Amino acid sequence: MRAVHFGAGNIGRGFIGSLLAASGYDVVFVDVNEQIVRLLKEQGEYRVIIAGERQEEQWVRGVSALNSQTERDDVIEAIASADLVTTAVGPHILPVIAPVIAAGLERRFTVHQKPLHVIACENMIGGTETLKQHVVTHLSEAGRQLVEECVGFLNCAVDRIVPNQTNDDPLAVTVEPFFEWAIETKNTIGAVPPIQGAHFVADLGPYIERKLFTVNTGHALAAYLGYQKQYRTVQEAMKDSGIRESVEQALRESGAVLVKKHGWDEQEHRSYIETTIGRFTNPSLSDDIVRVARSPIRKLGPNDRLVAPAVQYYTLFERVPSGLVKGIAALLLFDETGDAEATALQKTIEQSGVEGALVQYAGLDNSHPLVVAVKEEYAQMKQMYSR
Ligand SMILES: NC(=O)c1ccc[n+]([C@@H]2O[C@H](COP(=O)([O-])OP(=O)(O)OC[C@H]3O[C@@H](n4cnc5c(N)ncnc54)[C@H](O)[C@@H]3O)[C@@H](O)[C@H]2O)c1
Ligand SMILES: O=P(O)(O)OC[C@@H](O)[C@@H](O)[C@H](O)[C@H](O)CO
Repeated sequence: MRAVHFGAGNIGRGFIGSLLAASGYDVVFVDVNEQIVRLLKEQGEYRVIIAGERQEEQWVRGVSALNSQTERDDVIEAIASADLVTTAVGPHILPVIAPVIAAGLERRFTVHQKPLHVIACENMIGGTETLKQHVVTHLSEAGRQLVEECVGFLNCAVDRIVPNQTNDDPLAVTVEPFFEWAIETKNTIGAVPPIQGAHFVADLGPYIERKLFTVNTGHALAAYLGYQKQYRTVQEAMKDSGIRESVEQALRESGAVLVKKHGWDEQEHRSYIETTIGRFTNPSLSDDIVRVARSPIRKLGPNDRLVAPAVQYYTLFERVPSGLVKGIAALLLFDETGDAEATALQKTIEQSGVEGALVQYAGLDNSHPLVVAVKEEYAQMKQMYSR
Protein backbone atom coordinates (compact mmCIF):
# COMPACT_ATOMS: atom_id res chain seq x y z
CA MET A 1 0.00 0.00 0.00
CA ARG A 2 1.17 3.50 -0.74
CA ALA A 3 0.21 6.72 1.05
CA VAL A 4 1.07 10.19 -0.19
CA HIS A 5 1.14 12.59 2.74
CA PHE A 6 1.30 16.38 2.25
CA GLY A 7 3.12 18.19 5.08
CA ALA A 8 6.16 16.57 6.71
CA GLY A 9 5.92 18.91 9.71
CA ASN A 10 5.13 18.23 13.35
CA ILE A 11 1.90 16.30 13.01
CA GLY A 12 2.82 14.88 9.60
CA ARG A 13 5.98 13.14 10.82
CA GLY A 14 5.03 12.85 14.49
CA PHE A 15 1.61 11.30 14.03
CA ILE A 16 0.15 10.62 10.59
CA GLY A 17 3.33 9.33 8.92
CA SER A 18 4.16 7.19 11.92
CA LEU A 19 0.70 5.57 12.10
CA LEU A 20 0.57 5.00 8.34
CA ALA A 21 4.01 3.39 8.26
CA ALA A 22 3.03 1.16 11.21
CA SER A 23 -0.08 0.17 9.24
CA GLY A 24 2.05 -1.08 6.34
CA TYR A 25 1.96 1.89 3.97
CA ASP A 26 5.00 3.09 2.07
CA VAL A 27 4.73 6.74 2.98
CA VAL A 28 5.74 9.41 0.47
CA PHE A 29 5.92 12.79 2.20
CA VAL A 30 5.32 15.85 0.06
CA ASP A 31 6.61 19.15 1.41
CA VAL A 32 8.18 22.46 0.38
CA ASN A 33 10.85 22.38 3.09
CA GLU A 34 13.95 21.56 1.08
CA GLN A 35 16.02 20.34 4.04
CA ILE A 36 13.33 18.01 5.39
CA VAL A 37 12.62 16.59 1.93
CA ARG A 38 16.32 15.99 1.25
CA LEU A 39 16.92 14.30 4.61
CA LEU A 40 13.86 12.08 4.28
CA LYS A 41 15.07 11.01 0.83
CA GLU A 42 18.63 10.37 2.02
CA GLN A 43 17.74 8.56 5.25
CA GLY A 44 14.39 6.94 4.44
CA GLU A 45 13.61 6.78 8.16
CA TYR A 46 13.25 9.02 11.19
CA ARG A 47 12.80 8.89 14.94
CA VAL A 48 9.66 9.69 16.93
CA ILE A 49 10.37 10.38 20.61
CA ILE A 50 7.39 9.79 22.86
CA ALA A 51 7.57 12.18 25.79
CA GLY A 52 5.83 10.37 28.63
CA GLU A 53 7.08 9.48 32.09
CA ARG A 54 9.68 7.40 30.29
CA GLN A 55 11.04 8.61 26.96
CA GLU A 56 10.42 5.98 24.32
CA GLU A 57 11.67 6.01 20.77
CA GLN A 58 10.08 4.60 17.67
CA TRP A 59 11.68 4.41 14.24
CA VAL A 60 9.48 5.17 11.26
CA ARG A 61 10.97 3.30 8.33
CA GLY A 62 10.45 2.91 4.62
CA VAL A 63 9.54 6.54 3.96
CA SER A 64 10.51 8.80 1.06
CA ALA A 65 9.79 12.40 0.10
CA LEU A 66 9.09 14.75 -2.78
CA ASN A 67 9.19 18.50 -3.12
CA SER A 68 5.81 19.73 -4.30
CA GLN A 69 7.34 22.76 -6.02
CA THR A 70 10.32 21.24 -7.83
CA GLU A 71 9.09 17.65 -8.30
CA ARG A 72 5.50 18.29 -9.28
CA ASP A 73 5.41 15.57 -11.95
CA ASP A 74 6.62 12.96 -9.48
CA VAL A 75 3.96 14.04 -6.98
CA ILE A 76 1.34 13.59 -9.72
CA GLU A 77 2.63 10.08 -10.49
CA ALA A 78 2.71 9.21 -6.79
CA ILE A 79 -0.95 10.23 -6.41
CA ALA A 80 -1.82 8.24 -9.52
CA SER A 81 -0.60 5.05 -7.88
CA ALA A 82 -1.55 5.76 -4.23
CA ASP A 83 -4.12 4.04 -2.03
CA LEU A 84 -4.38 6.96 0.34
CA VAL A 85 -3.69 10.71 0.24
CA THR A 86 -3.47 12.55 3.56
CA THR A 87 -2.59 16.12 4.51
CA ALA A 88 -1.37 18.02 7.58
CA VAL A 89 -0.34 21.36 6.13
CA GLY A 90 -2.63 23.85 7.89
CA PRO A 91 -6.08 24.94 6.69
CA HIS A 92 -4.72 27.92 4.70
CA ILE A 93 -2.53 25.62 2.58
CA LEU A 94 -5.38 23.36 1.40
CA PRO A 95 -6.15 25.61 -1.61
CA VAL A 96 -2.43 25.69 -2.42
CA ILE A 97 -2.08 21.89 -2.71
CA ALA A 98 -5.45 21.37 -4.42
CA PRO A 99 -4.15 21.89 -8.00
CA VAL A 100 -1.47 19.18 -7.75
CA ILE A 101 -3.91 16.76 -6.11
CA ALA A 102 -6.37 17.43 -8.95
CA ALA A 103 -3.62 16.85 -11.52
CA GLY A 104 -2.71 13.58 -9.76
CA LEU A 105 -6.33 12.45 -9.91
CA GLU A 106 -6.66 13.32 -13.60
CA ARG A 107 -3.49 11.34 -14.32
CA ARG A 108 -4.75 8.43 -12.20
CA PHE A 109 -8.06 8.28 -14.10
CA THR A 110 -6.20 7.88 -17.41
CA VAL A 111 -4.47 4.76 -16.02
CA HIS A 112 -7.01 3.10 -13.72
CA GLN A 113 -10.06 3.81 -11.63
CA LYS A 114 -9.22 2.00 -8.39
CA PRO A 115 -10.70 3.48 -5.21
CA LEU A 116 -8.68 6.14 -3.41
CA HIS A 117 -9.28 7.79 -0.04
CA VAL A 118 -8.28 11.34 0.82
CA ILE A 119 -8.11 12.51 4.44
CA ALA A 120 -7.21 16.08 5.47
CA CYS A 121 -5.85 16.02 9.03
CA GLU A 122 -6.31 19.68 9.91
CA ASN A 123 -7.83 21.36 12.95
CA MET A 124 -11.09 22.40 11.39
CA ILE A 125 -14.63 21.20 10.93
CA GLY A 126 -15.14 19.61 7.50
CA GLY A 127 -11.44 19.84 6.53
CA THR A 128 -11.53 17.08 3.91
CA GLU A 129 -14.80 18.39 2.51
CA THR A 130 -13.14 21.79 2.12
CA LEU A 131 -10.15 20.21 0.39
CA LYS A 132 -12.52 18.39 -1.97
CA GLN A 133 -14.23 21.66 -2.90
CA HIS A 134 -10.85 23.18 -3.79
CA VAL A 135 -9.74 20.08 -5.73
CA VAL A 136 -12.95 19.88 -7.75
CA THR A 137 -12.50 23.41 -9.10
CA HIS A 138 -9.30 22.20 -10.82
CA LEU A 139 -10.84 19.09 -12.43
CA SER A 140 -12.29 18.56 -15.89
CA GLU A 141 -15.97 17.62 -16.17
CA ALA A 142 -15.00 13.94 -16.68
CA GLY A 143 -12.62 14.17 -13.70
CA ARG A 144 -15.43 15.49 -11.52
CA GLN A 145 -17.65 12.56 -12.39
CA LEU A 146 -14.90 10.02 -11.73
CA VAL A 147 -14.08 11.64 -8.38
CA GLU A 148 -17.64 10.94 -7.25
CA GLU A 149 -17.27 7.28 -8.25
CA CYS A 150 -13.71 6.48 -7.21
CA VAL A 151 -12.47 8.92 -4.55
CA GLY A 152 -13.71 8.91 -0.97
CA PHE A 153 -13.05 12.20 0.83
CA LEU A 154 -13.19 11.36 4.55
CA ASN A 155 -13.45 14.04 7.23
CA CYS A 156 -11.49 13.37 10.38
CA ALA A 157 -10.48 14.70 13.79
CA VAL A 158 -6.81 14.39 14.65
CA ASP A 159 -5.41 14.82 18.12
CA ARG A 160 -1.82 14.67 19.37
CA ILE A 161 0.17 17.57 20.79
CA VAL A 162 3.37 17.99 18.78
CA PRO A 163 5.25 21.16 19.78
CA ASN A 164 7.60 23.13 17.54
CA GLN A 165 11.11 21.95 18.24
CA THR A 166 14.74 22.16 17.22
CA ASN A 167 16.57 18.87 17.48
CA ASP A 168 20.15 17.99 16.55
CA ASP A 169 18.57 15.54 14.16
CA PRO A 170 16.11 17.70 12.14
CA LEU A 171 13.96 14.68 11.27
CA ALA A 172 13.45 13.55 14.87
CA VAL A 173 10.17 14.66 16.39
CA THR A 174 9.04 14.65 20.01
CA VAL A 175 5.35 13.94 20.60
CA GLU A 176 3.07 13.35 23.57
CA PRO A 177 1.99 9.74 24.25
CA PHE A 178 -1.74 10.48 23.76
CA PHE A 179 -3.26 10.28 20.30
CA GLU A 180 -6.67 10.00 18.73
CA TRP A 181 -7.58 9.89 15.04
CA ALA A 182 -11.32 9.64 14.37
CA ILE A 183 -12.21 9.13 10.70
CA GLU A 184 -15.72 9.38 9.28
CA THR A 185 -16.79 6.36 7.23
CA LYS A 186 -19.67 8.12 5.43
CA ASN A 187 -17.88 8.73 2.13
CA THR A 188 -15.74 5.60 1.91
CA ILE A 189 -15.52 3.87 -1.45
CA GLY A 190 -15.49 0.13 -0.69
CA ALA A 191 -13.60 -0.86 2.47
CA VAL A 192 -12.29 1.73 4.93
CA PRO A 193 -8.55 2.32 4.55
CA PRO A 194 -6.65 0.04 6.97
CA ILE A 195 -5.06 2.39 9.53
CA GLN A 196 -3.87 0.92 12.82
CA GLY A 197 -4.92 2.98 15.81
CA ALA A 198 -7.50 5.06 13.92
CA HIS A 199 -11.08 5.07 15.13
CA PHE A 200 -13.72 4.85 12.39
CA VAL A 201 -17.04 6.55 13.15
CA ALA A 202 -20.27 6.90 11.19
CA ASP A 203 -20.80 10.53 12.21
CA LEU A 204 -17.76 12.68 12.93
CA GLY A 205 -19.76 15.68 14.22
CA PRO A 206 -19.63 14.81 17.94
CA TYR A 207 -15.94 13.82 17.74
CA ILE A 208 -14.57 16.81 15.87
CA GLU A 209 -16.55 19.20 18.08
CA ARG A 210 -15.46 17.42 21.27
CA LYS A 211 -11.84 17.66 20.16
CA LEU A 212 -11.85 21.19 18.74
CA PHE A 213 -14.04 22.65 21.53
CA THR A 214 -12.11 20.98 24.35
CA VAL A 215 -8.47 20.43 23.42
CA ASN A 216 -8.15 23.43 21.12
CA THR A 217 -10.45 25.67 23.17
CA GLY A 218 -8.48 25.01 26.35
CA HIS A 219 -5.20 25.33 24.49
CA ALA A 220 -6.29 28.70 23.04
CA LEU A 221 -7.23 30.04 26.50
CA ALA A 222 -3.88 28.93 27.96
CA ALA A 223 -1.96 30.43 25.04
CA TYR A 224 -3.73 33.80 24.71
CA LEU A 225 -3.94 34.43 28.48
CA GLY A 226 -0.39 33.12 28.90
CA TYR A 227 0.84 35.50 26.21
CA GLN A 228 -0.63 38.47 28.08
CA LYS A 229 1.19 37.36 31.22
CA GLN A 230 4.40 36.95 29.23
CA TYR A 231 4.79 33.21 29.76
CA ARG A 232 6.69 31.40 27.03
CA THR A 233 5.13 27.95 27.07
CA VAL A 234 1.72 26.41 27.67
CA GLN A 235 3.26 24.39 30.51
CA GLU A 236 4.36 27.63 32.26
CA ALA A 237 0.98 29.27 31.71
CA MET A 238 -0.88 26.28 33.15
CA LYS A 239 1.05 26.66 36.42
CA ASP A 240 -0.62 30.07 36.88
CA SER A 241 -3.70 29.35 39.00
CA GLY A 242 -5.68 32.24 37.45
CA ILE A 243 -5.07 30.97 33.92
CA ARG A 244 -5.79 27.39 34.87
CA GLU A 245 -9.11 28.45 36.44
CA SER A 246 -10.05 30.34 33.24
CA VAL A 247 -9.17 27.29 31.12
CA GLU A 248 -11.31 25.10 33.37
CA GLN A 249 -14.19 27.60 33.29
CA ALA A 250 -14.13 27.76 29.46
CA LEU A 251 -14.06 23.96 29.27
CA ARG A 252 -17.03 23.68 31.64
CA GLU A 253 -18.90 26.00 29.26
CA SER A 254 -17.95 24.25 26.03
CA GLY A 255 -18.53 20.93 27.86
CA ALA A 256 -22.08 21.94 28.74
CA VAL A 257 -22.69 22.58 25.03
CA LEU A 258 -21.13 19.27 23.95
CA VAL A 259 -23.05 17.22 26.52
CA LYS A 260 -26.36 18.86 25.64
CA LYS A 261 -25.85 18.88 21.87
CA HIS A 262 -24.23 15.49 21.31
CA GLY A 263 -25.37 13.54 24.35
CA TRP A 264 -21.85 12.84 25.62
CA ASP A 265 -22.06 11.30 29.08
CA GLU A 266 -21.44 14.10 31.62
CA GLN A 267 -19.05 12.09 33.80
CA GLU A 268 -17.18 10.77 30.79
CA HIS A 269 -16.82 14.28 29.45
CA ARG A 270 -15.51 15.53 32.79
CA SER A 271 -12.80 12.93 32.65
CA TYR A 272 -12.04 13.87 29.01
CA ILE A 273 -11.49 17.46 30.25
CA GLU A 274 -9.24 16.25 33.08
CA THR A 275 -7.17 14.17 30.66
CA THR A 276 -6.90 17.19 28.36
CA ILE A 277 -5.67 19.45 31.16
CA GLY A 278 -3.19 16.76 32.18
CA ARG A 279 -1.88 16.80 28.61
CA PHE A 280 -1.36 20.60 28.73
CA THR A 281 0.70 20.22 31.88
CA ASN A 282 2.87 17.31 30.64
CA PRO A 283 6.26 18.21 32.19
CA SER A 284 8.11 16.33 29.44
CA LEU A 285 6.83 18.71 26.74
CA SER A 286 7.62 22.37 26.13
CA ASP A 287 5.04 23.87 23.80
CA ASP A 288 5.56 27.48 22.71
CA ILE A 289 2.62 29.76 23.32
CA VAL A 290 3.25 31.45 20.00
CA ARG A 291 2.68 28.13 18.17
CA VAL A 292 -0.57 27.40 19.98
CA ALA A 293 -1.77 31.00 19.52
CA ARG A 294 -0.80 31.10 15.81
CA SER A 295 -3.25 32.43 13.19
CA PRO A 296 -5.66 34.30 15.49
CA ILE A 297 -7.95 35.32 12.62
CA ARG A 298 -8.56 31.65 11.78
CA LYS A 299 -9.09 30.91 15.46
CA LEU A 300 -11.65 33.73 15.71
CA GLY A 301 -13.72 32.12 12.93
CA PRO A 302 -17.44 31.39 13.49
CA ASN A 303 -16.87 27.61 13.37
CA ASP A 304 -13.66 27.60 15.36
CA ARG A 305 -12.69 26.81 18.97
CA LEU A 306 -13.80 29.98 20.77
CA VAL A 307 -16.65 31.67 18.95
CA ALA A 308 -18.56 28.50 17.97
CA PRO A 309 -18.90 27.12 21.53
CA ALA A 310 -19.55 30.64 22.90
CA VAL A 311 -22.40 31.29 20.44
CA GLN A 312 -23.86 27.82 21.01
CA TYR A 313 -23.63 28.25 24.79
CA TYR A 314 -25.49 31.54 24.57
CA THR A 315 -28.15 30.01 22.32
CA LEU A 316 -28.66 26.97 24.53
CA PHE A 317 -28.45 28.54 27.98
CA GLU A 318 -29.23 32.24 27.36
CA ARG A 319 -26.17 33.24 29.39
CA VAL A 320 -22.88 34.74 28.34
CA PRO A 321 -20.04 32.19 28.86
CA SER A 322 -17.50 34.20 30.89
CA GLY A 323 -14.56 31.81 30.37
CA LEU A 324 -14.93 31.69 26.58
CA VAL A 325 -15.39 35.47 26.52
CA LYS A 326 -12.01 35.81 28.29
CA GLY A 327 -10.43 33.62 25.64
CA ILE A 328 -11.87 35.74 22.80
CA ALA A 329 -10.81 39.00 24.47
CA ALA A 330 -7.27 37.68 25.04
CA LEU A 331 -7.10 36.50 21.42
CA LEU A 332 -7.96 40.05 20.30
CA LEU A 333 -4.97 41.31 22.30
CA PHE A 334 -2.52 38.86 20.68
CA ASP A 335 -0.08 41.17 18.88
CA GLU A 336 2.89 38.92 18.15
CA THR A 337 4.73 40.68 15.33
CA GLY A 338 6.01 37.45 13.76
CA ASP A 339 2.46 36.26 13.16
CA ALA A 340 0.98 37.78 9.99
CA GLU A 341 -2.61 37.20 11.13
CA ALA A 342 -1.93 38.84 14.51
CA THR A 343 -0.61 41.90 12.69
CA ALA A 344 -3.63 42.01 10.37
CA LEU A 345 -5.99 41.57 13.30
CA GLN A 346 -4.40 44.43 15.24
CA LYS A 347 -4.75 46.63 12.16
CA THR A 348 -8.45 45.78 11.89
CA ILE A 349 -8.97 46.57 15.58
CA GLU A 350 -7.14 49.89 15.12
CA GLN A 351 -9.38 50.79 12.16
CA SER A 352 -12.75 49.25 13.11
CA GLY A 353 -12.49 48.53 16.82
CA VAL A 354 -13.12 45.25 18.65
CA GLU A 355 -16.69 45.29 17.41
CA GLY A 356 -15.57 45.59 13.78
CA ALA A 357 -13.15 42.67 14.19
CA LEU A 358 -15.86 40.50 15.75
CA VAL A 359 -18.29 41.30 12.95
CA GLN A 360 -15.70 40.78 10.22
CA TYR A 361 -13.94 37.65 11.45
CA ALA A 362 -16.30 35.97 13.91
CA GLY A 363 -19.42 36.64 11.85
CA LEU A 364 -21.20 38.08 14.90
CA ASP A 365 -23.94 40.63 14.62
CA ASN A 366 -22.83 43.78 16.48
CA SER A 367 -25.93 43.59 18.67
CA HIS A 368 -25.06 40.08 19.89
CA PRO A 369 -24.61 40.03 23.70
CA LEU A 370 -21.27 38.29 23.20
CA VAL A 371 -19.94 41.37 21.40
CA VAL A 372 -20.83 43.57 24.37
CA ALA A 373 -19.26 41.12 26.84
CA VAL A 374 -16.06 40.69 24.80
CA LYS A 375 -15.68 44.46 24.46
CA GLU A 376 -15.91 44.90 28.24
CA GLU A 377 -13.49 42.08 28.94
CA TYR A 378 -11.08 43.36 26.28
CA ALA A 379 -11.05 46.88 27.79
CA GLN A 380 -10.31 45.46 31.26
CA MET A 381 -7.58 43.16 30.02
CA LYS A 382 -6.00 45.87 27.93
CA GLN A 383 -5.70 48.05 30.99
CA MET A 384 -4.46 45.22 33.19
CA TYR A 385 -1.85 43.95 30.75
CA SER A 386 -0.76 47.17 29.05
CA ARG A 387 2.99 46.91 28.57
N1 LIG B 1 1.12 20.18 16.02
C1 LIG B 1 0.02 19.75 16.61
O1 LIG B 1 -0.02 19.59 17.84
C2 LIG B 1 -1.21 19.43 15.79
C3 LIG B 1 -2.11 18.49 16.31
C4 LIG B 1 -3.28 18.19 15.61
C5 LIG B 1 -3.51 18.80 14.39
N2 LIG B 1 -2.62 19.69 13.91
C6 LIG B 1 -2.94 20.28 12.61
O2 LIG B 1 -2.06 19.72 11.64
C7 LIG B 1 -1.80 20.69 10.63
C8 LIG B 1 -0.29 20.88 10.52
O3 LIG B 1 0.19 21.38 11.76
P1 LIG B 1 1.69 21.19 12.23
O4 LIG B 1 1.74 21.56 13.65
O5 LIG B 1 2.18 19.86 11.81
O6 LIG B 1 2.39 22.34 11.36
P2 LIG B 1 3.86 22.37 10.78
O7 LIG B 1 4.11 23.78 10.39
O8 LIG B 1 4.81 21.70 11.69
O9 LIG B 1 3.75 21.47 9.46
C9 LIG B 1 3.17 21.90 8.26
C10 LIG B 1 4.03 21.38 7.13
O10 LIG B 1 3.38 21.70 5.91
C11 LIG B 1 4.39 22.06 4.98
N3 LIG B 1 3.84 22.80 3.86
C12 LIG B 1 3.55 24.13 3.76
N4 LIG B 1 3.13 24.42 2.52
C13 LIG B 1 3.14 23.26 1.82
C14 LIG B 1 2.83 22.92 0.47
N5 LIG B 1 2.39 23.83 -0.39
N6 LIG B 1 2.96 21.63 0.09
C15 LIG B 1 3.41 20.69 0.96
N7 LIG B 1 3.72 20.96 2.25
C16 LIG B 1 3.59 22.23 2.65
C17 LIG B 1 5.38 22.87 5.81
O11 LIG B 1 6.63 23.03 5.19
C18 LIG B 1 5.43 22.04 7.08
O12 LIG B 1 6.43 21.06 7.02
C19 LIG B 1 -2.55 21.95 11.05
O13 LIG B 1 -3.81 21.97 10.42
C20 LIG B 1 -2.73 21.77 12.54
O14 LIG B 1 -3.84 22.46 13.05
C21 LIG B 1 -1.47 20.02 14.56
O1 LIG C 1 -2.88 23.75 15.12
P1 LIG C 1 -3.74 24.95 15.46
O2 LIG C 1 -3.08 26.24 15.13
O3 LIG C 1 -5.14 24.83 14.95
O4 LIG C 1 -3.90 24.91 17.05
C1 LIG C 1 -2.77 24.95 17.89
C2 LIG C 1 -2.83 23.81 18.89
O5 LIG C 1 -3.94 23.97 19.73
C3 LIG C 1 -2.95 22.45 18.17
O6 LIG C 1 -1.95 22.27 17.21
C4 LIG C 1 -2.91 21.30 19.18
O7 LIG C 1 -1.61 21.08 19.63
C5 LIG C 1 -3.46 20.04 18.54
O8 LIG C 1 -4.69 20.28 17.93
C6 LIG C 1 -3.58 18.90 19.52
O9 LIG C 1 -4.20 17.83 18.89
